[in-house]
Amino acid sequence: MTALVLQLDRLDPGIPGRTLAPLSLTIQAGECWGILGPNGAGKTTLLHTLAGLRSPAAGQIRLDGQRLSQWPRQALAQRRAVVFQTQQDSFPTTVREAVLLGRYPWRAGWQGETDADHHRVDQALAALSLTALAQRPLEQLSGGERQRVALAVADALAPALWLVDEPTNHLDLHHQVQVMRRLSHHAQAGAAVVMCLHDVNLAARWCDRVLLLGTDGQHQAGDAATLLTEQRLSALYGEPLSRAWLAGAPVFVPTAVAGLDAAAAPAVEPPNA
Ligand SMILES: Nc1ncnc2c1ncn2[C@@H]1O[C@H](COP(=O)(O)OP(=O)(O)OP(=O)(O)O)[C@@H](O)[C@H]1O
Repeated sequence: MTALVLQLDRLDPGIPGRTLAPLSLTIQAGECWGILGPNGAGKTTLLHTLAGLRSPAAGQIRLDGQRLSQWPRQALAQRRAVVFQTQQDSFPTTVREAVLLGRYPWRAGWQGETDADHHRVDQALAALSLTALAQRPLEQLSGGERQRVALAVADALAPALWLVDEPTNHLDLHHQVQVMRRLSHHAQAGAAVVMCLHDVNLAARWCDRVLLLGTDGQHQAGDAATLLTEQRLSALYGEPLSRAWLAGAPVFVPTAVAGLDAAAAPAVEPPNA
């Protein structure tokens, strides 16, 4: 697999109701990007534009030097995976059959599945703790299980570029860590991972690059350790945040939740006081 480069050149994805300041950046193999911003900032719109699912309002996107719109469909389907924020089941199938569909872009003509396809599916199921659920009908799964299946479909594809909208949607804490570890593993193995995240602490722990998107159309992109500060994130979300350090990593908590804005917080007795 050749190293991937996704170039955004003065891009305006066309977020309804606003114009994004021209966005130019390069996403490279091995990088793990988090797109952060308030509800409605345009994270999903941008992600779908980077996937080639919609045309930008202005600017260009190049994948490995070629305009995204000029990529042959099958080659693009092999190179990048998109995991949507919500999952829709279009026909009844089992977990295993659904994950096997992730291999579909690699098949030539009417060729059936190969041993290599089944091996990748087994790996993807195991990586997302789905082996025991492999024969279960998709429609019987919980929200978190269904989310893990969507990630396993992409995992089975083995894409060079991951575009993931809220990977930890519906997931409990254990599975949030499992999924972030898996995505980070893929980045370390040479894929480029781009994900929309609401949890700034997951971004701080697992992403080496971030794109901060404001509702005013402004943005900042770059090194996560540099950009993830109390001041920037408080301004981005319009909510004062406080930063603590745990084992050398920053942890952000709304100041109100941390109880540090005593003047603004209502007087509430702690339980069992
Ligand atoms: N089909 C649509 N028609 C009109 N407006 C839309 C459509 N889809 C999205 N929007 C609007 O575009 C803006 C950006 O939406 P988008 O889903 O990209 O934001 P987001 O940052 O991903 O939000 P969230 O954090 O809530 O998922 C929002 O104001 C939204 O209301």
